[in-house]
Amino acid sequence: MMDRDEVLPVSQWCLQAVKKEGEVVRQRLIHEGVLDLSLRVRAEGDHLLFPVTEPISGAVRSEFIPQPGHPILPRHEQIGGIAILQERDMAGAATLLASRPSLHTVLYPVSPVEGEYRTRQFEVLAGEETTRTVYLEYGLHFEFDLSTVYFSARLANERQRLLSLMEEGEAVLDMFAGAGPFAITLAGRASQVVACDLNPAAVLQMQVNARLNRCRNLLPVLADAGHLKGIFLPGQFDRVVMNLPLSKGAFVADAIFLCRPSGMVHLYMLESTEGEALPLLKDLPVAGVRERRVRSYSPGQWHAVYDIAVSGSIE
Ligand SMILES: C[S@@+](CC[C@H](N)C(=O)[O-])C[C@H]1O[C@@H](n2cnc3c(N)ncnc32)[C@H](O)[C@@H]1O
Repeated sequence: MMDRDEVLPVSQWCLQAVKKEGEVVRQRLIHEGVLDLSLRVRAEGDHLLFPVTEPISGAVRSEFIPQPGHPILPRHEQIGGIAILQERDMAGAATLLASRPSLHTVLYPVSPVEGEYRTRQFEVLAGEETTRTVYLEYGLHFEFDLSTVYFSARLANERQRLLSLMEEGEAVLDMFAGAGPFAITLAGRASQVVACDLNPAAVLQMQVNARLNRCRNLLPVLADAGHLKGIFLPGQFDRVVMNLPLSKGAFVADAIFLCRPSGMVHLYMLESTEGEALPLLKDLPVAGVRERRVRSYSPGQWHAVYDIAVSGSIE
């Protein structure tokens, strides 16, 4: 249980603004209902950092001190109207709910992320008895039932990074698409996105999310990614996204088979040593690999992404 007298910095999304535009930005964030009033705005050089409750356009993560006089809130991750606590803190959950008008529910995970579908089970600590919420990310709306599909808001910047690498009109394959956050983000610049998942609830939510965002170039596919080679043509895609970190790179040869020469595969891995994926690529047609850490996962373990430039085809 947290010591309530201890003032710890809190990790939160934030928007940077040059100081002379600070008041205009603050008013806009209040008007949009996303300014996190529980945390203190921070100055950094010529900029102000405004803590916000959702990864709105341009948001990055940073550390903030709670507002003096504001109740100290328990550590949590916010996804739309739901906060997920790291500890089973009933009093903290009630305080959090009372101090954040945008929240309707506070949850505590009673299982780890588990199983083929990578889902978690939750206990409702405060608020409405639901695990369903609508979440805003960089102007896109997503609906999730967090107990039936995987979702992590912490990959918001990663989705924007992939979008920034894309050329207009690419054909994209998301092999492990969940409820579609990567697929629908990348659809903004793609000609077509094929988005595969073997969890029927995820594919249904992906369809809802495609409609919510008027996304007409997304093809949801309920399938095991291992079958995609038999459905699509070799080299059919310009870019392939593989966000199933625990699979340890299984399916990477299939991804390269489906990606055109000089296309790009983005392989996400959970690892504890740099370069863990490199042996998998040894005999595959790869022109170059760039590895970067996306976020830490647990002490000594992190999520890494390998941007793999494909150099030829696999017969
Ligand atoms: C870590 S989640 C990522 C979901 C989504 N890309 C996101 O970022 O929110 C991995 C997803 O892969 C799906 N999955 C697991 N094994 C699969 C397989 N063999 N074929 C297709 N999908 C699979 C799970 O159901 C889950 O939705």
